[in-house]
Amino acid sequence: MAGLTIDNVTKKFQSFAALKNVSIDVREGEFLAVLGPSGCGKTTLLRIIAGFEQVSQGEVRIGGKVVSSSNFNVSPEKRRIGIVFQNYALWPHMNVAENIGYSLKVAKVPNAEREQRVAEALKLVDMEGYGERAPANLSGGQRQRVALARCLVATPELVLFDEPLANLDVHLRASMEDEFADFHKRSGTTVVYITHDQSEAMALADRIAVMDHGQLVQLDTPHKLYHEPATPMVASFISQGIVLPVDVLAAGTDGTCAANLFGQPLSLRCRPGDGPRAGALACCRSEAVKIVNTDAPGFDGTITRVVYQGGLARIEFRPDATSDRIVHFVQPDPVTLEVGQTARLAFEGGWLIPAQEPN
Ligand SMILES: Nc1ncnc2c1ncn2[C@@H]1O[C@H](COP(=O)(O)OP(=O)(O)OP(=O)(O)O)[C@@H](O)[C@H]1O
Repeated sequence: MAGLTIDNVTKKFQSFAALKNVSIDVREGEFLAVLGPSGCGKTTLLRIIAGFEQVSQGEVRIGGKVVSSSNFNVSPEKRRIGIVFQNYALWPHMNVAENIGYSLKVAKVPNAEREQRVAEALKLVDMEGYGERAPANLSGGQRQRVALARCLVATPELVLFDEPLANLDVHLRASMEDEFADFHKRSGTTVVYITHDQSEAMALADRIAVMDHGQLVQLDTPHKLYHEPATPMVASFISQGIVLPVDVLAAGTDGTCAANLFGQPLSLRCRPGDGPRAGALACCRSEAVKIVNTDAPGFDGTITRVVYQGGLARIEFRPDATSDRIVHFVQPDPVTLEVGQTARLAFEGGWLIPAQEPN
């Protein structure tokens, strides 16, 4: 097991920079998720860590040793990295134990040691007793676990997961999330987990690196990303935060500031030192929305959409003060709100998104 350092890495394909000055330190034994929308550079980063691509600038270090720089690249097979792909191709003509032990056989590891290591890997993924089974007689989740065992048998220093749950149905995804979390607890392996699914990243990772357009936009714990997004992109990407314009009137000394949101006076949490400014942005959460009487502080608008989701409805509301922002919240059963109805809403709090530094 080893830590991983991505040090100021840029990757260019001709003149196009797929990664721009990305720096991430993954601690030994840490579970790090790399999260971002399609095209943000996740796969490029994974391919660089694995050794399939070389960096254009910067350095990648595994366990303190340089494995990639602009003039040096350790090949994938020499990196002791395990990879679990989305398409967990197992060899159909080999049973589970043979699939897992294949790389050891190729490396001429003696039979007794091979059997022992295969048994240990099966135990690590909770599949003891399945060694004789053919892959065709396994469920999708079990096949994915065999693929994981096959990568673990080589005792990698680092395990990379490339969207491993993307092909599985919703129920299986949830149970595999638990499996991966258990596996990580049992093995203590350093994990880098690539995904575009934020709930998967939140459920599994110690920290999440959020990427956008080839740049690292925030690297934080799931809790911090949710409560203190650093940019409007992170705010709206993580749990569909509602990003709204605010004027910051005064900064307090207690990590809050007084703001005005569509005419509603509102106290926002903020970074220390974040000062008064017009045209700022706040991230508000749907849980903090309440419907208030028309004589209470708040802002007026119209309900534009009601989507019943069983036990509750997702309500979309357009404030009168804006034509391009939607506020969404949930009304539990009995759902009484209707499209076209006017209402006054108020937020109970929110987070002031820090002023963006120019690139
Ligand atoms: N070999 C290549 N040559 C040119 N451009 C590339 C190459 N590989 C990736 N890119 C570009 O780099 C950008 C990042 O691609 P990448 O595959 O890393 O994104 P991603 O976040 O993994 O996306 P997805 O979630 O859709 O897989 C994209 O604009 C892509 O077109």
